[in-house]
Amino acid sequence: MEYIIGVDMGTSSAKVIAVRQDGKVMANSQQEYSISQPEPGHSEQDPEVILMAVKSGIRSVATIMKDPPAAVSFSTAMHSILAMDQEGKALTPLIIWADNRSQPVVDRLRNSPLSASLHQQSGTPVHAMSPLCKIIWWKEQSPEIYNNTACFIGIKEYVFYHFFGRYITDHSTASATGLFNIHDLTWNGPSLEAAGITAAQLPELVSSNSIIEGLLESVAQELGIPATTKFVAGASDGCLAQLGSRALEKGHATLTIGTSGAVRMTIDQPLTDPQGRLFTYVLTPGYFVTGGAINNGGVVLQWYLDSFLQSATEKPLNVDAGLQQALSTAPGAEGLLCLPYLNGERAPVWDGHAKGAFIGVQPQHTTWHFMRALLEGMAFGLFSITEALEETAGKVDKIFVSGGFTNSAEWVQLMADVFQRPMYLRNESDASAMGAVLLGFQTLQLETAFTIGREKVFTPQTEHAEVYKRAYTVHRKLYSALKDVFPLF
Ligand SMILES: O=C(O)[C@H](O)[C@@H](O)[C@H](O)[C@H](O)CO
Repeated sequence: MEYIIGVDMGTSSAKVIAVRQDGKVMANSQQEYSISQPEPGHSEQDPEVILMAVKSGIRSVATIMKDPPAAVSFSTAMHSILAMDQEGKALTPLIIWADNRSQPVVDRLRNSPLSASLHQQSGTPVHAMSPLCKIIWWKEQSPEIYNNTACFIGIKEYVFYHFFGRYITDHSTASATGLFNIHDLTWNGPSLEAAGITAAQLPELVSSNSIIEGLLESVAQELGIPATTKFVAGASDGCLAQLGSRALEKGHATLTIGTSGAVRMTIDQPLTDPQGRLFTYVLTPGYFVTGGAINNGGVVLQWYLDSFLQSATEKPLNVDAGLQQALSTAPGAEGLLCLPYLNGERAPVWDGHAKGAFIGVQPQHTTWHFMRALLEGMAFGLFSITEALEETAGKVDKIFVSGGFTNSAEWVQLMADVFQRPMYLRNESDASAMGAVLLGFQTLQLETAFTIGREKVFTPQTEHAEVYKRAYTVHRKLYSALKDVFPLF
């Protein structure tokens, strides 16, 4: 029986799985890496560290499997960018989606009529996450980098460059750069013009289901697989979570919380939100994914645990224990509300100036109420994205949850209660890596007999509906009330 290696280069770790045609996960590996924030608003990673993590993940999985894989297929975090010089050397660190340095560019673009047309053409909202805005920022702030760049690439293209000696990207990853036209599947003229670059400074485009061959012999040895191994170009993590959760049907949405978070739905046309609240990315030929992502997912929970709870308990706090304790406080956190916008926010507000805020603090509130308010604030953001999604792309019938937050049943239950809708959890280790594997099998036209494992349903507790409805209404008003204040900080 054949198997495929799925690689998911996430923001916090590289997850690698080996999955057989019968759907059985035979081996897996997870290698973590860090994000550095050398200055407020900057979020960077070392591409070399990620490359090493990917290589060692593939190697450890291939070693367990012994026989060579039918293919290796890739998922990647979106919107990362780095500048490469003529010699193929990186001129910059990897600037990731969470980086807000290009906010001045965004402020200017969003006030111009170009913003709406760029969003409509590229599917990517004009926001600091977008590589388009980051390139314009380099052009204005770091001409020595901008003028010496032979090619602008993201992390997946960096890894492929080291594997194949070529700059290649897939339509899905390209569609999250703000530089790609999701209607005619080419680099987008008006975006290139805005960035002052040509298509020759961007990677070669291939569809997500293309096979890439020509693995360099030296890399093949490092990975412990034959140089003749086929590679499937793959897609971005958000889009592949859709495939990995088997949520391709109309009305089936996915809700993920990992480092960031998102709600998305698959559509069969490149439909964009006229109000600019949602993204539209390419998945595979004929499939698009629309939705909205939050910056402040697991990363803010981690911040809270590290900053307030570890020192309080003087020993590393077990996340599950913390979650249980926080979620044993009353729904609505006894009137405490939180805008968890520590890292600026993407959907639904698309505001790089946004900051975190706790409002309604009263003497009865403990650290656990603050933690609960933070989790509820995150859920309200995702709920509001779902409302926008229903207005733009049609009714959401079923929501499948994925990502690290599904390790906590209490957290998923909170989501069901805030949404007052059932949440469906399919027994999947990593939806994006699994999506890469499924795409791999489809591309090689190898038959699969994947059964959808046990599906767990989290049913909303209707007795909490009223308190969340009231808190959500206030939450919406809070952002409107504070948005003019945030840029003053
Ligand atoms: O759909 C999604 O998940 C988002 O749109 C992405 O922007 C992710 O946040 C990013 O790829 C990091 O994983």
